[in-house]
Amino acid sequence: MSQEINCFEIVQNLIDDCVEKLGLDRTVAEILREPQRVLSVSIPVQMDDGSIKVFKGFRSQHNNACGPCKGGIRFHPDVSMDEVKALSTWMSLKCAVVNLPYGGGKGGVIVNHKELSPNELEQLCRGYIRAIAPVLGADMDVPAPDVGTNGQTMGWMMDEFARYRGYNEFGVITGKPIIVGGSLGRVEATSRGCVFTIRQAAKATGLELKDATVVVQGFGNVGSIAARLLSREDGCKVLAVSDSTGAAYDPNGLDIAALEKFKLETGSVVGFPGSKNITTEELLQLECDILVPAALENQITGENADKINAKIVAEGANGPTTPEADNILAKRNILVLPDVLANAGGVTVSYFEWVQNQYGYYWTEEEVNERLERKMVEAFDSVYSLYKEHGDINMRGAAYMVAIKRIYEAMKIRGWLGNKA
Ligand SMILES: NC(=O)C1=CN([C@@H]2O[C@H](COP(=O)(O)OP(=O)(O)OC[C@H]3O[C@@H](n4cnc5c(N)ncnc54)[C@H](O)[C@@H]3O)[C@@H](O)[C@H]2O)C=CC1
Ligand SMILES: O=C(O)CCC(=O)C(=O)O
Repeated sequence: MSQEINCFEIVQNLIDDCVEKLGLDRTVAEILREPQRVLSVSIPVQMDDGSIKVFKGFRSQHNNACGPCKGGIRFHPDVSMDEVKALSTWMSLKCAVVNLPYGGGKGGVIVNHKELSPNELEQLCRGYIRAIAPVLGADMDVPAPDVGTNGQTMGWMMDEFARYRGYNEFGVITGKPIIVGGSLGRVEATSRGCVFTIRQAAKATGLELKDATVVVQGFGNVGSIAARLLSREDGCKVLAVSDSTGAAYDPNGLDIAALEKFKLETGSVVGFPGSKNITTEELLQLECDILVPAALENQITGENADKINAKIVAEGANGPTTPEADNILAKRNILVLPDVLANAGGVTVSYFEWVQNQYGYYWTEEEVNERLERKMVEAFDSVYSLYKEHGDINMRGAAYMVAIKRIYEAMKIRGWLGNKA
């Protein structure tokens, strides 16, 4: 995360503005500005050479007025306590936008997971879960994957929690492999949800998706599958994608299936046969219909927002656009589908996974995707209609209003606001 742009302060300021716009008592903002609990842990791991390395990790539980805290675990060298606090705040808002019975949580470990052996990575996952186990549980706080974590890491974490409890509690973690209680459709869910919001936005703005041009920043779980679905199911032309090593560009459209295979084999999108190498900054400035930032925070800023050449920006990532950039994009009539809406498909199918775990009965992929579509369309419509009705707010402002109103109502009915708010 950039030193100058602190995403926790950004989300705190947005909450202040929204609470004021909604005409709610300042107490509501005071509560939502800070997580309810933040745990800071140190995790000693025995490395393969016998030495002990101590990693630092966090778990932030932002607000549980609407239900158990929910949100992913990030393994990345730039993780910080403020980043995790911001990400957990976004989770509370996101769960409320899609109307899930959850609050927000998020965890992170400061680590470059690519430098660990499989054994070291497993020990780190297990050590992290042991450290935060006292505040986890299917009815308390339910982690899931985020940047640098995946089904395998969730499998180890779920297993470590089962050892801590003494029995299997599958609902404590989502994003698990199918054989140990995962849900069909979860791997694709964040991207599929993002595609559902893009389809709604395209309908609302009269954009034809067939042959629409797409640029994706971040060719990881969210970005690569969004590129795959948009090209395969909607007939879009994906012009360029990037990852942390560089970018690949083809004005005639990239073959996404072949690129996924290439990335799997080489670990990078750079050098994909037939593509041109461009810088990641050039990628963001390409002319296209839809730009999907699906990497990290603070990518579209006051520095480059006037060079963004897209009609729609669909935030697969959390926090990719700064407030300064948001204002510039709004003035240029670029429609931003905010993170708390556009990437809410992941947590929605995590919710479905948790429901299936509680039930002990599992749905088909079609059932999962149909339910996901209903949720995403409903959420898009409620945010878009508020955005249109107000006229003086952007889609992010509208999404925050939908979310904060719901969390406020839960806090009020629970008596957290006394009788004045
Ligand atoms: N995995 C999930 O279910 C969800 C993820 N998200 C968000 O989506 C974003 C991506 O997450 P995942 O795909 O899960 O992570 P991932 O670890 O699978 O992929 C991240 C990708 O971004 C690339 N990247 C990193 N820095 C970059 C840069 N400066 N320029 C271009 N590419 C860069 C990496 O090389 C990698 O390909 C994050 O903001 C995450 O919080 C949001 C909702 C759910
Ligand atoms: O699936 C989940 O529970 C949370 C996914 C997540 O971390 C996110 O939406 O940012």
